[in-house]
Amino acid sequence: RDEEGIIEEPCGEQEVIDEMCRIVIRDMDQFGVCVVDNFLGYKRGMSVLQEVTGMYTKGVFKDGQLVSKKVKNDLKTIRGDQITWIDGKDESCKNIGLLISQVDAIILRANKMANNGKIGNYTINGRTKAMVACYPGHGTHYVKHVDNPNKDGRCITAIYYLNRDWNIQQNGGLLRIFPEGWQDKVADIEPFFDRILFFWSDRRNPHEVQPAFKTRYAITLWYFDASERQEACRRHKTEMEAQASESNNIVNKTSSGES
Ligand SMILES: Cn1c(O)c(C(=O)NCC(=O)O)c(=O)c2ccccc21
Ligand SMILES: [Mn+2]
Repeated sequence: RDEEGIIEEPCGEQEVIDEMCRIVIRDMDQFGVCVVDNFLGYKRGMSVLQEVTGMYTKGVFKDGQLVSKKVKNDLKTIRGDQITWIDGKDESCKNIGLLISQVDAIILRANKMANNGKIGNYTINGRTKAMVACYPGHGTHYVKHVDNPNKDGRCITAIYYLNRDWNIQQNGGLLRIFPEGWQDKVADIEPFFDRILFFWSDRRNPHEVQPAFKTRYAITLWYFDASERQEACRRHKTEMEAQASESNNIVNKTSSGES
């Protein structure tokens, strides 16, 4: 709809993608955060949700991280978020695969459309697998954190939410981002069905998942910046070599009986 509310001629797939890319580029440059609703549409969104709930009932998810919680005066450990990693290639997750390729299309197109072919001055050349996360409810949450605090190469976090009829007041599970430079303002994102969220993965966007009281599903992809990733891998390799030679020295010392 344009200003007069006149429904414009429905446009093709490519125009929709281009329009979405312009929004992502504009919001990421302006806010470092971007929310797009109705990303896949109801039908395809539901097929992704069905695959995820199918995996969950099959017990594919690893036991969530241990979160200790003070209940009365004894320490109760509950299982927090549960995750599993999907590459979306096998038949059982073909709809998750479709979601992944749709997000790839937006990110890579936005990468090209942005000024001098870089979104946020990054050159995106890869991504992680998809992390499918489930918060089982009963107060499970995720503490405030930065996804990539130490330049591991991840530059954009993309989170696709799958939670139908989600009511923040009753169900909690709000994602609160504390964008750097926004002073004391925060970005509160409800994890609504078929909503996708993009934000810079580094220290610009500390965020937390507030306690959820209903099962809460999300699928996260992290996109790599070519040079930061390359540098991180080089650093990791050097660290591994240093450790290896260190342990060799220890082994040689002990085997040759040196103190
Ligand atoms: C389960 N889960 C997460 O939910 C978030 C996260 O920031 N989620 C934001 C959200 O779901 O809105 C994470 O960043 C995260 C990082 C490593 C392992 C698990 C993780
Ligand atoms: Mn996070």
